[in-house]
Amino acid sequence: MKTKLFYRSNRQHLSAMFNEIDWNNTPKEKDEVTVRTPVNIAVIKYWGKRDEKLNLPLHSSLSVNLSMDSMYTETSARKSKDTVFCINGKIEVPTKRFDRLINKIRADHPESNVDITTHNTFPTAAGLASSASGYAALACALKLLYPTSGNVSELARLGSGSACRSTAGGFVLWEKGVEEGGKDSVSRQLYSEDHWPELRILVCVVCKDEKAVPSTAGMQSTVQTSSLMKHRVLHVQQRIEQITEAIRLRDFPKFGEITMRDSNEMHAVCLDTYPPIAYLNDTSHQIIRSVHEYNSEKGEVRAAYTFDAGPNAVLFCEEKDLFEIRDRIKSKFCGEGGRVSELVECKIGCGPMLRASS
Ligand SMILES: Nc1ncnc2c1ncn2[C@@H]1O[C@H](COP(=O)(O)OP(=O)(O)OP(=O)(O)O)[C@@H](O)[C@H]1O
Ligand SMILES: C[C@@](O)(CCOP(=O)(O)OP(=O)(O)O)CC(=O)O
Repeated sequence: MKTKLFYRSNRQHLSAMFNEIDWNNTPKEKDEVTVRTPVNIAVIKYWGKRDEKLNLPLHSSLSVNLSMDSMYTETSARKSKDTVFCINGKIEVPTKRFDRLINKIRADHPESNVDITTHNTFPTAAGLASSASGYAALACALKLLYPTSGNVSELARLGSGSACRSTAGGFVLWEKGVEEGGKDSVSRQLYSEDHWPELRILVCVVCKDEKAVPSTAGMQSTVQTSSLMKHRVLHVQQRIEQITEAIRLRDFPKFGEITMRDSNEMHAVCLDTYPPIAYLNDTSHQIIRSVHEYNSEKGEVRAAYTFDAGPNAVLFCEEKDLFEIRDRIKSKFCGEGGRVSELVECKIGCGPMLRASS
């Protein structure tokens, strides 16, 4: 079992080579760029769309970025005669989602073509938010090569809804918006990555396989068939307000409880879908039990879990409890025949970065 441990802040780590992109100070048009974008993990999940072409959600969601010490997407793009897309070392036919982004750029720059090379430093399409960091990187790169009006998060959202949350740093809110065209369905930073320096994230990789039901298809089926989803839509906004306050106060027990409740609800809604969608496996359920056992021993919430559309657990805690929690996960789930193959430890991370030489 590989255990990756990083303690340096990603800003210090990357500052020699990369600078955070300041979209307020419109960057100059470039011919070639390399960007790095973070993975974001939702603590209030996005699950369900009101518009499938524009990826407009039924409700708002809230996420944190992981520091880019070990998990991130790196995308290099340059203006070229033809459009070429190379992902994780393989040239691929651009997907419909990719076309949505490039077509949006071509509305302002009709002749634009790009040669793109991208890779993720972690498993792709395995419920670890590769589409989020991947499309955020693509949107940033395209916008730097071909400046357009509009928000970068709007462009990223066309690729994958959750990608819009990887275009800002720290704690990020994606507001659902009400406009038909989605102009107001954009993300914004609530608090920077420096707001809660003690917060730690432990990604427990349970399975690196591509998931059987992609998020897009899963949420489509949920919206069509789940009655529990109707209930979820009614109270998510209140939960967002409560967790925003918990983040403002750096109140871990409250933050952790809301995070776990929201993950549980999203997966309950998936099971209420017909036919049901089960993203969690036995190991996921054992990790859930282990976190609740730990919290009841401590008499308060000191660890929290959340799961995207897959069995991989993402745990939150504060620095003071990290060693104990990590040791517990290691002794129960890692080692010979262990069910957690990798542990990746992160802090809260900043937003997209641009290679200094670009
Ligand atoms: N670096 C990248 N650049 C462009 N597109 C990417 C990149 N990485 C992943 N993608 C796209 O995202 C798809 C995977 O999205 P999917 O939602 O199925 O998985 P995930 O994002 O890993 O999981 P989840 O959203 O549940 O956390 C890939 O098949 C690919 O089309
Ligand atoms: C479970 C989730 O990770 C679902 C993410 O869904 P996607 O953003 O991948 O879906 P599309 O918009 O169809 O591309 C929860 C979340 O990140 O909020």
